[in-house]
Amino acid sequence: MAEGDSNSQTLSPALAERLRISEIFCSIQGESRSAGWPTVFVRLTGCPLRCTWCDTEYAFHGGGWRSIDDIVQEVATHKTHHVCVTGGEPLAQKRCLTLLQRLCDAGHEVSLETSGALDVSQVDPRVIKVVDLKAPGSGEHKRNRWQNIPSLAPSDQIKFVLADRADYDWANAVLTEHKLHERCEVLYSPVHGSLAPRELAEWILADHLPVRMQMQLHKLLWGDVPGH
Ligand SMILES: C[S@@+](CC[C@H](N)C(=O)[O-])C[C@H]1O[C@@H](n2cnc3c(N)ncnc32)[C@H](O)[C@@H]1O
Ligand SMILES: Nc1nc2[nH]cc(C(=O)O)c2c(=O)[nH]1
Ligand code: SF4
Ligand SMILES: [Mg+2]
Repeated sequence: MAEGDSNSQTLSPALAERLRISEIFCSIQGESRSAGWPTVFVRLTGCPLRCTWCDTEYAFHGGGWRSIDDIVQEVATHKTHHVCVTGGEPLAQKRCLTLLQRLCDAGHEVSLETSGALDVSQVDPRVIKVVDLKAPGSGEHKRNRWQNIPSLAPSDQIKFVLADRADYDWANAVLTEHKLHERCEVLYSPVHGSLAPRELAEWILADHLPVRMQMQLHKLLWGDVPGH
């Protein structure tokens, strides 16, 4: 039996606390309100979605099983205050909730990048949740879990990643219908290489939208390469 696939009742507590990890690396946070901070990224393997434009398909499979103790220790070696838990879809592994708690207990400012397709209500309230609402251009808009919206605090963020004008119009309709900007910060980001950032900026200004534009800073710095 592959390590980590077995029934957790038969494992010692340390082994039962394992997560499948694609990579742990230190970079400049490129997304969300925390953009610019030196940050350690913990990328969990696996995702039940298949966004057409996903830049992290390499995290759908592979990686290795790591204990939560081991992950927290490796994060500490990078000496950063900020930690970002991402994937793949981090919440697809239930023990992600424990990892988030443990990283907060260790004194880090922890953010979670999540697709918005899974329940976020059990995430430690100290964690900053960055929750995507998938637009039609992703091919995964039917997976949006609208019940997540009431779980979001003012310190969380909702993110729309937009491939074209049709996605932008869809996001505006959702923004208005759910009054999202009254709940937390709302981010509009272009799909890298698909929607010209300047075009999105001009639409936001023309429409006087109460949203925050963002671009993936790490791709400006390093291009579209893993490990950054
Ligand atoms: C790779 S995902 C991992 C976390 C989670 N599965 C999710 O979708 O939020 C992290 C962030 O990268 C964004 N992203 C992925 N591919 C992108 C692309 N080609 N252009 C812009 N943002 C992208 C996602 O929308 C998400 O906000
Ligand atoms: N530098 C950098 N910042 C990021 N912020 C969110 C990322 C992600 O893949 O979730 C990411 C990433 O992959 N790299
Ligand atoms: S949910 Fe996130 S990791 Fe999964 S396919 Fe979409 S962008 Fe990629
Ligand atoms: Mg990324």
